[in-house]
Amino acid sequence: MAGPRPVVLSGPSGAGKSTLLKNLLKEYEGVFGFSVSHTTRSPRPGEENGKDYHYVTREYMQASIDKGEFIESAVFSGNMYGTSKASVQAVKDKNLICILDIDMQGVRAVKTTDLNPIYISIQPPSMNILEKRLRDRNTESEESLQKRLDAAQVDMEISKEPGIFDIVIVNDNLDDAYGKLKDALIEEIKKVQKNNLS
Ligand SMILES: Nc1ncnc2c1ncn2[C@@H]1O[C@H](COP(=O)(O)OP(=O)(O)OP(=O)(O)O)[C@@H](O)[C@H]1O
Ligand SMILES: Nc1nc2c(ncn2[C@@H]2O[C@H](COP(=O)(O)O)[C@@H](O)[C@H]2O)c(=O)[nH]1
Repeated sequence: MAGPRPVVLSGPSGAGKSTLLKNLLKEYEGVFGFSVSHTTRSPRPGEENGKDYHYVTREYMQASIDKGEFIESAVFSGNMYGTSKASVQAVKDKNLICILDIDMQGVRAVKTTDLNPIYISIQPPSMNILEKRLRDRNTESEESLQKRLDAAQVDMEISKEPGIFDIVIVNDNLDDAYGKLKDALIEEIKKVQKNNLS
């Protein structure tokens, strides 16, 4: 069988992408695999190297990009992030649906490749709610928080442009948003489940 289509989850920092994708990975074990990005930011409490991100230095990351090892990379809130070819290939090799959690720069870059993912934007109900969620998460310095909110404003505008995303999900009530995400992916999920049984 041709491998399942990957899924790009994008949207403002704090919109709930990681929360939703963790739910998917838990409910559909053996169906989805996470493309572990590289980043130069420091790990947050509870994050694991190799699971949440590959935490690397700027020098290492730049050298890897220069060697052509990345599908896309971006600078977000002062740190480098990128999707390596190896991270996506590792998920594809297992015939799982590969999920990429990437920012808008990454979305634009992936659109120039032959990855052909389903593009999903996760949006917050409002800027005020987004700011509250980010503050309550307690992971950002004031400077980082402001950079993320500035980027969010741009992201929320771009997500309204037709043709960029296949579906835009507003993450107000978490269960409702998760239901919509599953609905959007059900065809691909069924294909992988069928393949797992055969
Ligand atoms: N529907 C929701 N209602 C209330 N809180 C939520 C909801 N969805 C997510 N959250 C909370 O909002 C915070 C931000 O969510 P999350 O970390 O999943 O965002 P994110 O989009 O992955 O952010 P980043 O891009 O910075 O990684 C978390 O503390 C999470 O528990
Ligand atoms: N272009 C890319 N963006 C990425 C990648 N991995 C994560 N991200 C995005 O960065 C921000 C911030 O993430 P955080 O974990 O520091 O809160 C968020 O919007 C992610 O979607 C990547 O490989 N490429």
